[in-house]
Amino acid sequence: MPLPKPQAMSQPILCAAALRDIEQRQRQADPPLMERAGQAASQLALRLLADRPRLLAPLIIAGPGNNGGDAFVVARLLRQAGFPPRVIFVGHADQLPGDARKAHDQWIAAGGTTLDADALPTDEAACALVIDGLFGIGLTRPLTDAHATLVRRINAFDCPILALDIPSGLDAATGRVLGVAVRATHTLSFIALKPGLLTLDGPDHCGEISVHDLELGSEIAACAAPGCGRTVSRELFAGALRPRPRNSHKGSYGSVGILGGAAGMAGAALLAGRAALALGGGRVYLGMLERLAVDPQQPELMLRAPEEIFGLADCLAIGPGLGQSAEALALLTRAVDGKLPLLLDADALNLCAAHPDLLDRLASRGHAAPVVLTPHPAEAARLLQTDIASIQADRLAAAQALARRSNAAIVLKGCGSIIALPDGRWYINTAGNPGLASAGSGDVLSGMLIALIAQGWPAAEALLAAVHLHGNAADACVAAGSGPIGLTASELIPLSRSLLNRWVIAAAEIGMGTATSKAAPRPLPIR
Ligand SMILES: NC(=O)C1=CN([C@@H]2O[C@H](COP(=O)(O)OP(=O)(O)OC[C@H]3O[C@@H](n4cnc5c(N)ncnc54)[C@H](O)[C@@H]3O)[C@@H](O)[C@H]2O)[C@H](O)CC1
Ligand SMILES: [K+]
Repeated sequence: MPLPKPQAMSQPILCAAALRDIEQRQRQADPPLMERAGQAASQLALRLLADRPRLLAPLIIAGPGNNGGDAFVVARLLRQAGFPPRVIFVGHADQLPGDARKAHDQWIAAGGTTLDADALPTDEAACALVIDGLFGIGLTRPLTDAHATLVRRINAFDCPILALDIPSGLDAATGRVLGVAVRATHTLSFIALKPGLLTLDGPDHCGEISVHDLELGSEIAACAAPGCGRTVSRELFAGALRPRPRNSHKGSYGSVGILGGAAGMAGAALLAGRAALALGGGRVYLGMLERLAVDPQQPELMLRAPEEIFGLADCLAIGPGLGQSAEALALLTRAVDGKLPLLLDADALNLCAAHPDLLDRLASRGHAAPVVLTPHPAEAARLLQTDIASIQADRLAAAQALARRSNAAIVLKGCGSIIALPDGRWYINTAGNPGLASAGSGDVLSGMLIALIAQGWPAAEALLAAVHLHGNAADACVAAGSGPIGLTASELIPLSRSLLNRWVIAAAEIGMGTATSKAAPRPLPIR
């Protein structure tokens, strides 16, 4: 299973409207954007061809729009470089948009020819590289049968596949597969990343993603939310990655309260508690609905009756194994109506969905204290009174809608977890793998997240860091050959702790987190 390349720096993600806006403003660019895109793609294609048998020719698929135009530019440049490709053109020259028609004509003028889809090689090992220029961000509906058949045959080829801008068949906005999509080994995204490359089915179809900004860095930087998001990486929370002052005590790092652990679900609360300890919570109290004296494997956890937690903790995570009993609802109501920083997960979210007035009261809390929700798609569907299919049909829109509805910081978990904030900012986490789809993984994330909040991290930074740590810990397991199959939630805890410590040390070494930065963990009131 190829791991996503760790994001060294956070990268912009643009929605189609922002991309179209930039393209419109750049109509007169010289050289034109399409030529730049073709140049970048042909450079990458030549690098891929260098490892392939010289006698095999590259195969280019050119579609009916500007993605096809990119493909014609690549064809011309590969021919110039001594790698003349075969071009399958699935369109009509006289219906090509302006730039694409020009690229097509330049290809023909250079001595190029085009074949139709029937001429696709039958021998699936017959080409050095497939370059997919069938559809880009203009795909608006499921592929027609003819196009779908072409894509399925391309997917059967035994060679690398380079997707231009986005694998054809993938919805650039959502990551949905519209019928069938190219399973690329490499994707070169032009101008910026698109949400659909990074969430839902995008990661399973893109292979290794690279981006070429077509020399438009300032245009991209000028894009504002909600049309522009970012991938999650450490510099987004660098200000909080600070070494601990020597003169400190456990009260300096907060008192976490976790409410949950109903009968048969004690493990969820224990996992959250252990994760909260591992990620630095000064004291961790578990308010267990199922009375338990001690966690023998983690005696540092202080187990209490749930109602005691409100007088002991200065931040609350409610949900891990909570259940939906009357007692659970009473605890949730008290937490929502209180003033403490709050994390809602699992059944706390389901109870809010069943009692919309609670969600209203949560939303009216304002931002004096951090509030974070950590739904998976089913919980998000209940909260938004819709179904899972609608959530997954546009995960970004769903996460943004929930951030507005709850007035809280949201992570919509899943492949390409999406973080959405009430002020419109949004992020997609590219770390993580199917190993996270295991029981207790969400409880561990909740414990990690509330631990950072307990240490004074603002909600957004805490959420970005916890999700990124969680994903990177799972990726570390895969890199070590102990995942994704059989990865257990418990294994994430020590790995997340060591990653956080490494990140803090690295930040200190390069001076990223200085004592004066805004998110300095202020000493919390000593209980
Ligand atoms: N415009 C620019 O300056 C640049 C564009 N780049 C590339 O252009 C594509 C986007 O091109 P666009 O023409 O908008 O659409 P596509 O080529 O993605 O799609 C072609 C065309 O197909 C029609 N269509 C949509 N869905 C279907 C379907 N299911 N079946 C058949 N036909 C369909 C629709 O009319 C589309 O217009 C972008 O991705 C880049 O690759 C350059 O890279 C940068 C400059
Ligand atoms: K494409």
